[in-house]
Amino acid sequence: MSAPGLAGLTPSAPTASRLVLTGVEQRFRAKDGSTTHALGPLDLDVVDGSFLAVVGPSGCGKSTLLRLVAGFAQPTAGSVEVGGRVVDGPSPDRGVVFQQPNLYPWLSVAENVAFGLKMRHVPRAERRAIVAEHLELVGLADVASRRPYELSGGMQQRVQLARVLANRPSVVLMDEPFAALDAITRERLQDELLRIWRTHRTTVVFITHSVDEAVYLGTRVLVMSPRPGTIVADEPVTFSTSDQAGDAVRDDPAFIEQRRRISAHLRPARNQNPQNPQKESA
Ligand SMILES: Nc1ncnc2c1ncn2[C@@H]1O[C@H](COP(=O)(O)OP(=O)(O)OP(=O)(O)O)[C@@H](O)[C@H]1O
Repeated sequence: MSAPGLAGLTPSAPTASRLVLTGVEQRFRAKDGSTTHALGPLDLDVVDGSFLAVVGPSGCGKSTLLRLVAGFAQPTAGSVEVGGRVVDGPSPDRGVVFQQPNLYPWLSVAENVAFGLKMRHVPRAERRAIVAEHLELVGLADVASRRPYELSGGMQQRVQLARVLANRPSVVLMDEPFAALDAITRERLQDELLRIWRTHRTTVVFITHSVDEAVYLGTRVLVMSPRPGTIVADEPVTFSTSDQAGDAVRDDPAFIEQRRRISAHLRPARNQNPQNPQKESA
């Protein structure tokens, strides 16, 4: 079931963005003393340059997993390492793209993209060059001086992506980034992300509810079980590393078959009786 992230690449030594989770578990304790076992135990090894797409039923711990890699929280058990270092807090080296763009409304598009660079005291001239490069990258050079509220949802999401990429992170963590967008905008942004990833090959961890999106974008798809989330399937995917995109991929019988197979792993969860949810551990 387990497979390397990219065909033929078996991780061995820590590299800049190799992501290693060992025995990771997350439990949340409520005020009344009850505990929610949200995640794990989970082991994962992701090689540099992977596009790891994670799917799973609602509440299975996908965002929890992402938050642990981001360093927003510490696991109850186990360890999370990026580039051979234990994650013990957030870092611009692990950029997070959320479902909602959370841009600063009082800043222009360019100032939003420059924000992290300014915080890190990147000199003004360098900052300007990096911002221009990244606005160009996401196709927003012509709206640099606008405010976020003047942009569409898809454009705002591109600004968020540019802001994260401008920090040149070794890992980009994306939590259902396109879920709030209409179908056409979503497909357009998938293709833009694919184009950027194909050029830069930054390691991406991408949470989604869409199997189609996971198979379209990923070099590896993880399927998680219902809570506590563990890995029930782990498949390499090759469509995003081909030079094809759009309908040429989605109409490919191999794509349709892989999408079907991965969806089948989710089916027992889909068929679960909602009147009988998993019991909380005491
Ligand atoms: N801070 C917290 N305190 C208590 N419980 C939490 C906390 N964060 C998450 N949980 C619980 O942990 C479980 C996993 O949540 P998580 O948000 O990671 O799931 P998910 O797979 O991302 O869900 P969805 O697909 O619906 O966004 C859920 O039962 C959730 O209620």
